[in-house]
Amino acid sequence: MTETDQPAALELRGLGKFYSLYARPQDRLRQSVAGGLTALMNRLRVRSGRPTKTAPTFYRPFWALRDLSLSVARGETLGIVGQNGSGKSTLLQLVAGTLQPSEGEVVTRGRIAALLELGSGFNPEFTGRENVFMNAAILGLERRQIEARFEEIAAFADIGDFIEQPVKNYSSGMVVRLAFAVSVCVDPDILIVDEALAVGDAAFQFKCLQRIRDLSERGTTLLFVSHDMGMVKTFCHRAVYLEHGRVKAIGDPEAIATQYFYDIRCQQRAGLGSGPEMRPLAALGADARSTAFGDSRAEFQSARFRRTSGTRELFEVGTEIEIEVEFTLAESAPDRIHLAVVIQNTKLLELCGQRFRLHQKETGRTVVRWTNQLAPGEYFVSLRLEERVGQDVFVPLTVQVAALAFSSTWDERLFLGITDPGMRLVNHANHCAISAA
Ligand SMILES: Nc1ncnc2c1ncn2[C@@H]1O[C@H](COP(=O)(O)OP(=O)(O)OP(=O)(O)O)[C@@H](O)[C@H]1O
Repeated sequence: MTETDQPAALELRGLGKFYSLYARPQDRLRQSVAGGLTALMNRLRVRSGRPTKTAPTFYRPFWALRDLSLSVARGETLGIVGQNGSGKSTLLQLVAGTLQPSEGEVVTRGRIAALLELGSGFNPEFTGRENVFMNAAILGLERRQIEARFEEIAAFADIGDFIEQPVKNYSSGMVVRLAFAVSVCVDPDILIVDEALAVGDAAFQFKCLQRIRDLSERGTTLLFVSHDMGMVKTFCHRAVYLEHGRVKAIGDPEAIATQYFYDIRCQQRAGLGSGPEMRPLAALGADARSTAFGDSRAEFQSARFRRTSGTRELFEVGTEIEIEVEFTLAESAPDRIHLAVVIQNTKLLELCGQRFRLHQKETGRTVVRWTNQLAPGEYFVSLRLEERVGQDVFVPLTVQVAALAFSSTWDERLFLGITDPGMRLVNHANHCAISAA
């Protein structure tokens, strides 16, 4: 889906947004005076052949977003995640064109509609109908096209006769409904969706999500900001994780959501006074979905299936799987370390797994064995080294997502669902006799 011959719908090249932060209001004035004077002096210096000087600065430079290079395919849904202040809205505004970049460029192909600050483009004195025509024209539709779509837009907004009233008489919910309807009914090529989706009543939200899903299926490229990892995993093909204005990770939404979740857990812990930050590491797996991250105290060195020493294998249902895992632990690593072995499906959804308490003698290399009872299909094995900090609380030190991959095969499948529960008939003859009696 992402790799097509078509040019990308969106390309970001070395994108950055810079702000000058002034400690006091008067510093802004001092800066503009100093800048003007220096420019004037420099002109005189150039004329007299002397070297130019830079103006003194009275501000603290701050990059809200920096070094962002990314290309998004037609029809792709890209999730943008990150903690407060990480640069998500800045990125959306740069793509929407409501902010100008300080460096780099944004290249978009097609019509862009943004669900940002919904309704801010409306003129309160105009009626809903007039605003629909004005906004749709701004989005690039001709009058004939707007006339053809007006009924659809009005029906989607579902605000009844208010469509003929000035927008200043609308409730805030009505404004959002109408703005949303315009944005999604003009068939945008790129749709930018902020958490604005959490607007309106439940029925309207459902309708919006349905519409966004339809647009995505029809080839609209979606940029989707959310703090809700469930939404990101459900909706997005890929996710970018921003931190302090820079890309921290980019890849499979499930892996990014896991990393984001772990970072938050680590920060919560750091708030209690310990735990270094997680950082991306080299992924061991051969699959494109493999990602790895961890802190400096533990790292996986290798992971392989013992039978072939490979990272990808085929096992019949009922046969033994044995994996060998090597890792290093720093002096500073905590004592209560567990190895978690997790089996995931191709969407990286966790199906089953187990934690093992590692004792000192097992550090460095360990072998885990189990019987394959999974239905025929493709699976991944992900690995984590975790510190146990409470009865049910485990904090990851290092994670290898999709380090190993295997196919489960069996031509005579009798069990149902994803795993063989090992059900057996007991006293078969007696049961028949009882029920027959
Ligand atoms: N006009 C501005 N002047 C100075 N700093 C700004 C300005 N606008 C945004 N910033 C800063 O840029 C950084 C990124 O802001 P942005 O709104 O993009 O973050 P965000 O990831 O969308 O956050 P949130 O999840 O809270 O919405 C923040 O530190 C913010 O304070």
